[in-house]
Amino acid sequence: MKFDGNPVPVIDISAAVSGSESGKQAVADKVGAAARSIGFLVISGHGVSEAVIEAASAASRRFFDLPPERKAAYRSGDPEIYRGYFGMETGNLAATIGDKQAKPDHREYFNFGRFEINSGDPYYQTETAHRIFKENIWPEADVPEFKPALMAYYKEMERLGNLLMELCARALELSPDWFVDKYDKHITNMVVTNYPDQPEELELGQLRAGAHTDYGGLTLLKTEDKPGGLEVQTKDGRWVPVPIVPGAYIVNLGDLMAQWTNDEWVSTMHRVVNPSRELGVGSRRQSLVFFHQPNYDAPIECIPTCATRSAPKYAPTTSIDHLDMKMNQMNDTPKFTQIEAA
Ligand SMILES: O=C(O)CCC(=O)C(=O)O
Ligand SMILES: [Fe+2]
Repeated sequence: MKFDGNPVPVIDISAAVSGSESGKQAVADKVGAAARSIGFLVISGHGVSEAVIEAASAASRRFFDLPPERKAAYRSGDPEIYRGYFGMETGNLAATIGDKQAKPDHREYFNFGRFEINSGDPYYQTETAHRIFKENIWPEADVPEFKPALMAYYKEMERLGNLLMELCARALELSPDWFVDKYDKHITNMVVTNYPDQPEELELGQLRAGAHTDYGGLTLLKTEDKPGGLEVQTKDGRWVPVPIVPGAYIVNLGDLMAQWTNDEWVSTMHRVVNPSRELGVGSRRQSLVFFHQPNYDAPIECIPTCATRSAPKYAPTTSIDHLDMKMNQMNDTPKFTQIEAA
C-alpha cells in the first residue's frame, strides 16, 4: 500500500511477527521491494509495546526540558567517547556526504549504546571493543526514569531489528539466519534527538538535519508528526515527506545495506527540514533513533546472492571502519570541538 501516492510504502509486518514461514516470506518480499526502490518503509503491526514507546518518549522529553546547565552535566567530556548529551548545533550530518559548506544541524541529542555485555568474551576484550563499549552516561540525578525507560526501549528495538534482518535475509534469498552472526554482538548507538521550536528564522541554508545517508544497517525511527519533518530524496532528485502513520515505525536502509547488496538496495538520502515560519512556535519535534549497526568486525562485502548478478563495486570494509569514517565527518564542526574541549 502507498500513502497518497507517496513512494514510501506502508507495510503491515504482523504476519512476520507472529512467526509463520509463509507469513515471513510474504512480508519479506514487500520489504525487499521497498529496499530496492526507495530504501525507506513505514512498518505497522510491529508488536512493540505502546507503553514502552510512551515511557521512553516521555523520559526523553523531560531530559530535554532540563535547563542547559543540567543537560551539560551529561556531556562525555572526551570527544572520542560518543556518549551522553550533545548540545545544539554540535553535529553536521551534511558534512558526512562531503558538503563542506553545510551549516550545523539545529538540534540537540543524547546518545547511548549497549549495556549488557559479556566481558568474559574475547570479542569484548580487544582495543576496538574497549573504545566502542564505553560506560553509558545516564541523567539519573535529574531524570531517574530515563535509564530504565530507554533501556527497555533499546531491548525492544534489538528484537525488532533482528526480525527485520531476518526479513532482509529472506528477501535477498539468503538463509534466514544469514545476518545473525553479523549482529549478535552489535554496536548500535541509540540517539534521542530534540528539534526545538523555531521562534526565530535559522541561518540561510541551515536545517534541522542536513541531507545525509545513514551509516549502518537499518535505522528504526520513532518520531512525531510536527511541522518541519523528515524528507527523503527520490531517484529523480525530488524531496518528499516520509508519511507519519500513527503507531508505525519508519525504517530506512543505511550504507552497509547498499554495500552488502552491491547497490541493489539503496541507502537513501534524507534530511529534516524546518517548519514554515508561521508554524515555528509549536514545532518542537522528538525522534528516537536506533541505528542498528553490525558487530564491529562484521565483514561488509558483496553478499553471495548479489555477487552472482554483478561484479562487486565496493572494496570490502568492516562495520567499525565505515562507522568511524562517518562519525569523524559528523563531529567535524567548530562547536563540537569547542564544547567538548571546554
Ligand atoms: O529525526 C528524524 O526524523 C531523522 C533524523 C535522522 O535522519 C538521523 O538522525 O539520522
Ligand atoms: Fe538519518
